[in-house]
Order: sequence, then C-alpha cells, then structure tokens
Amino acid sequence: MWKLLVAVLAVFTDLVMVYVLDLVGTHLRGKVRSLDGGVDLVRQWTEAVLRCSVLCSLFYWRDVRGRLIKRWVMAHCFITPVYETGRLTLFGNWPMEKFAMWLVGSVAAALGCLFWETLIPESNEESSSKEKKQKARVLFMRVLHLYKPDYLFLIGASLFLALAVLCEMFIPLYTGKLIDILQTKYSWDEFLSAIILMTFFSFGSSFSAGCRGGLFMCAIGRFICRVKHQLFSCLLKQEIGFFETTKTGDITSRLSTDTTLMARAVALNVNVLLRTLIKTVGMLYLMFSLSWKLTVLTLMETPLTGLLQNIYDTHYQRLSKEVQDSIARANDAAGEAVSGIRTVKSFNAKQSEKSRYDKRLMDTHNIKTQRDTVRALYLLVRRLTELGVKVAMLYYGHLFVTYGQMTTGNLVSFILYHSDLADNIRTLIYIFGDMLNSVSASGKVFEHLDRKPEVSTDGTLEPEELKGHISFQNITFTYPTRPDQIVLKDFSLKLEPGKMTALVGNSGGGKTTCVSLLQRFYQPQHGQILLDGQPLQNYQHKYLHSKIVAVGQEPVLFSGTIRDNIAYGLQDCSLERIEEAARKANAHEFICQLQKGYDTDVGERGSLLGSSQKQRIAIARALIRQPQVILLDEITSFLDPKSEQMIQQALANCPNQTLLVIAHRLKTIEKADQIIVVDQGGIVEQGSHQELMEKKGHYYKLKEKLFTENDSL
Ligand SMILES: Nc1ncnc2c1ncn2[C@@H]1O[C@H](COP(=O)(O)OP(=O)(O)OP(=O)(O)O)[C@@H](O)[C@H]1O
Repeated sequence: MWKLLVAVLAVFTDLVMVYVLDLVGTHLRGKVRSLDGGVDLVRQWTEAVLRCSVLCSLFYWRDVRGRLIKRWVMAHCFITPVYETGRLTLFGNWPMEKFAMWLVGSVAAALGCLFWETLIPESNEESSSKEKKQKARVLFMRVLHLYKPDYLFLIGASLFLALAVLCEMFIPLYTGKLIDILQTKYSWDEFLSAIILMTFFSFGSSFSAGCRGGLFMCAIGRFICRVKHQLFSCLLKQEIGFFETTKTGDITSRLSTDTTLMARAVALNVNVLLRTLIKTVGMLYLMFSLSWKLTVLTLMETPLTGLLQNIYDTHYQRLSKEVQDSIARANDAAGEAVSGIRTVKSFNAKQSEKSRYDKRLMDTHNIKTQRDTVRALYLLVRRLTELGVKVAMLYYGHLFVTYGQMTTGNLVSFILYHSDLADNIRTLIYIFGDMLNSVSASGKVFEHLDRKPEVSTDGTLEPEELKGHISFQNITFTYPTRPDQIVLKDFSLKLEPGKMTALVGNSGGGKTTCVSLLQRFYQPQHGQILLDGQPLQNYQHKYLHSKIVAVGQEPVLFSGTIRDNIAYGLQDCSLERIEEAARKANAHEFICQLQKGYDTDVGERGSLLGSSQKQRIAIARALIRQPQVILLDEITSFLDPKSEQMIQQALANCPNQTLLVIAHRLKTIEKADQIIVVDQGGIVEQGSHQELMEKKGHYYKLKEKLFTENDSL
C-alpha cells in the first residue's frame, strides 16, 4: 500500500517539479538574454540532477528501495537531457513541448527498465560476481604469465596485427577518393597514384594478416602442449581420493577442451581486441573527419548494441556451459556402457543403457535448441537495429550531399567505414566481457594445477637397507567420498619381516583399506603407519613404491606387450629379469605358449588375457621389483589350485620379506604366522591358526564359513 502511495506521490512531485523548474528556467531566460538553445542543455541537465535527487529521497524516505527503482529513477530523469543533447548536436535547436518530453522520457525509462529486469534477473550476489570478475582478471594475468616462453611470437604477431589493421583502414578512404576522382576531370597521375596506394594497402594488409595469424597459431600450439603436459603431471601427483571425487569426464575435459579454450581464449582475444581497438579508433577518427554529424548519428547505435550484446552474452554463455555439461554427461553414459560392456551384455541391459544414453542426448539437444533460439532472437533484433541506423544514415547522408556538406565519395567511404565499425564495436563489447568470462576455463585448469595432493609426496628417506617392520598405530580412517563412515577405528597392528600375516574377516570389515593405506593411497585422519620406525610419508615416493608392492583383487594391465606390463615403470629392464619374475609368478609357461611370447599384446586393460593369466602377470610385475613388503589382496580368488601352489612356493622363496595376505582360502590362511580377524574397522582376534582354533571365537566361526565356501570352489 505504502509503495503505491509513494509511487503516486513520486509521479505527482515529478510533474510539479518539471513545470516549476521550467517556469524558473523561462523566467531566468527572460532575465539573462544569453540563455539560448545550446546553453539550455545545462538547464536540462541541472533539472535532471535535481529531479533525480528528490525522487531518490522520496523513495528512500518510505524505504522503497531496490535496484529496479534506482534504475527507473535514473533513466526517467536523465533520458531527456541525453536525448536532447544528441538531438541538438545533430539538428539544431528545436525544443520539444514540455509535457510530451516528460511523457516520452517516462515511457522510454519504464520500457528500458522492464526490458532490463525481464532479461537480466536481479542477482543477490553482487559481491560474489565482483569477486568473480576480480578473480577472472587475476586468472587472465596468470594465463598471460604462462605465455612467457612465447612472448616473442606474441610480440611479432601483435606488430603484424597493427600493420595489417593500419593498411586495412585506409582502403575505404581511398575507395571514396577514387570515386571523387572519377566524378571530376581527373589527371592520369592523380588516378594512378590513388590506384597504387590502394594496391599497396591491400597487399600490406593481406601479407601482415597472414604473418599475424601464423605467429598467433604457433604461440597457441606451443602453449597448449606446455599446459597439457603440466596439467597431466599435476594430475598424476594427486592422491586416489581426488580421482574418486572427481569424475573422469571432468578430468579429460580439463585436459582436452579447457586447455585449448584457455590458450585460444587469451591469445585470440588479445589478437581480436587489439585489432578491433586499433581499427575502431582509427576508423572513428577518419569518420569524424568525413562528417562528424553522421558519426554522432551512427554512434547512437552503440549503447543499444552494447545492451543487446550484454543480455545475449549472459544467456548464451550460461546455455553454452549447460550444453558442455550435458555433452560430458552423455559421454560419461556412453563411456560407462562401453567399458562395462561385458556386464551390460550379461545382464541384458542394452535397452536400459540405450535409453539412458538417448535421454542424455535428448537433454543436450533441448539445451542446444534453447541456445540456438536465443541466438536467432539476438540476431533478429540486432539486424533490425542495424537496419534502422543504416536507413537513418542513408537518409541524412543524402541530405548532407544535397546541401553540399559532403561529397559522394566521402559518403561512400563513410558507408564503408560504418559497416565495419558496427561489427568492430560489437566485437569490442563482446571481447571485453568474453576476455574475463573465457578465462573461467583457465580457472578450472588452474584449480587442478594449484591443487596440492592431500597425501604428500615430499618424503626424502631412501635407506639402503630396509628391514620391513610395519606398525599401524591407532589408525582412524574414513574415505574422502564418505566422510561419515569410519572404516578403521583406532586400528593398531604390527607386521614383521620374514613373517606372513593374514587378514581375515567378513566383507567390508576394512581389510583392503589396510592395504590401500600401506600404499599411501590415502592419509589416515588419526594415527600413523611406521615403516622401520619412520612414518610412511617420510620416505621418498618412488623408493616407497619399489619397496612396498601390492597385487590386488582385479589387477589392471595396460595396453602393450606382456614384457612392457611386467617391466611397468622400470627403465632398461632386461628380458632375463622379466623372465625370472614371470617364472616366480608361474606365468613363464603360459607366456611361452603364446605365439609371440613376451611380445604378445595384452589388449586394452589386458582384455586379451584370462583372469588367472592377468593375475599372474600382475604378480610378476610386483616381484620383479624385489620388494621388501608384499601385499596380496585376494589374489588367489582367480587362480586354480595348481597355480596357487606355485605362487605360494614362489613367495616361500622370499624368506626375509614382510608378507600381508588377505585371503578367504583356508589353505593360504593356515600357513600364516599370525592371523588377524578384522571386523567393522577393528581387530577382534589375533594369533596363529592353532591358537585361534583353540579359542573357538570369531576365527573358529569364520573358519567354518570359509571352509564351506571353499568347498564349493
Ligand atoms: N573407495 C572407497 N570409497 C568409499 N568407501 C569405500 C571405498 N572402498 C571401500 N569402502 C568402504 O569401506 C568399507 C571397508 O571396505 P574394504 O574394502 O576395506 O573391506 P574388506 O574387508 O576388504 O571387504 P572385502 O573382503 O569385500 O574386500 C566398506 O564399507 C566399503 O564399502
């Protein structure tokens, strides 16, 4: 209710003020005769300031705030002096009738605000968007800094750019001049020199543009390679938790799309910005010298174009981002189905996978349609605005030529400049915004580049002799993806060199987690793991991973030969060493039976080998490093009893190693020097097989279960 009253009061007060101020103005004009139409502008601007202050105070008095009101008041008060200034500048002193002017101002302001508010909804995060811009600027500078090794290319490209633009700018001027020459009784020399100059400028612009493009592309190519390399090394340093919380699609798009965007955005933006800026300033200067009145008229298009471009950019960029995200989601769906094709087929889930992919493709299609509609609308409005300004320019140009204020050649040059200028101004407005926005891709890349792995890799210890004493001291651990679920609780355990420890227990108890912690895939929240009395993190990363090796339940092989896979991560590894490791892992025999032996390709993720064969190659890959601590996580699940026996023998050949085994087979467990029964993140029983059997506790019950399960194997 108050708002309505204040609005009515505001309109009334405003109207009264308009007339009172007009009376005062008229009175003053009577007294001071020198107040003519031009100086009348001063009165209009003063009036606008006064009206604006009174209206603002009125709205603030009853606390009717908001950016919409502020914008309306500003537009409402200032639209008239702005319009009048332009009109008087162009066409002289024909003041409009007072009320008509007030009405035009009010309606235009209301329409403008409505347009603005509908298309750009008010955001409550003004400060955060400021921060974003600030951040974008910092990011932009960082990207520029990353370009340091390519500065020579960039400087060369910028020089050619300036040259190309300068040459390009003079072409319309000489086209007009040529028309004027042809219209008069010209001398041959005059004509020839104009033609030579035109040819010179055309050739200069094409040559320089070619050199500029080549140099910029060269800089971009080098930059992309460098950043991709840096990013990939940073990614490899991250802990496993990072890969669990970040989607593979995100990581690959950071590596491929974002690095390219980052490079192109800055180099191309700088290129376009410089080119457009030089061209615009030069063209404006030349246009002003041809006809300043026509220039002012055509410049009136600029704020309108700017507003349109701004609205369009906001929407287009949001939708483009949504399109990118939805493409990534569709790719994820396809990738998941392809990588898990065996599961998909065995569960006959082809239809559901197909419809999942279809749905995601449809989502992408719908967002793309929205984006294209916004673009079509924008183009329509933009073309209409351009058309309006062109018609006005041609009309007044014709008048100026008729009244002898311009020559025909000048008008032709002007028209040629104008068609270029409109494009340039639009590009400038777009580039200023885009330069900040496009670095958001760089922001994502920098996020990864700056990320410090939570599991540090700065340890330096590399003792020549490592015994292999391991001690878990009061470990409490939760996975980063499930911080609420405590997986290990105050967990303490000792492993001795030359002894085999078996971890047994129900599924989900935390056995594999112990192996992961020993490999430093994660950092426990409390407690520490000591290796020969030193915390694991104090050891040099590479050293640690050559001394502690693990073979998991589902070992991963990489595409390449068997030889490459066994010697994975080792340089200059002889075939003898590889064969020896393969023999220990009982893999040599089957490898020799393959047509290409050690040079057999294992296929993507080892898909050309059977599970037991993959397992044995993985064991050979672990044993070749001659580790001091060996961790075997249910490796026997896929092995036949004969292979298992051979591996057991191979392991028995390493009497000084610390051996941690997770197994479900009693045969394996029985041999262990100590058996640890793990349940719900804690140790519930420990001792030798004999001791635990006599106790008739958890292990005894578990053994009954294990026996039954293994019988069925
Ligand atoms: N990467 C992970 N992220 C989140 N939770 C996990 C992760 N890996 C395991 N868990 C959870 O941690 C708990 C312990 O898992 P863990 O694999 O260590 O048990 P386990 O005793 O080895 O079981 P199994 O014999 O089935 O392999 C389980 O509840 C499991 O769901």
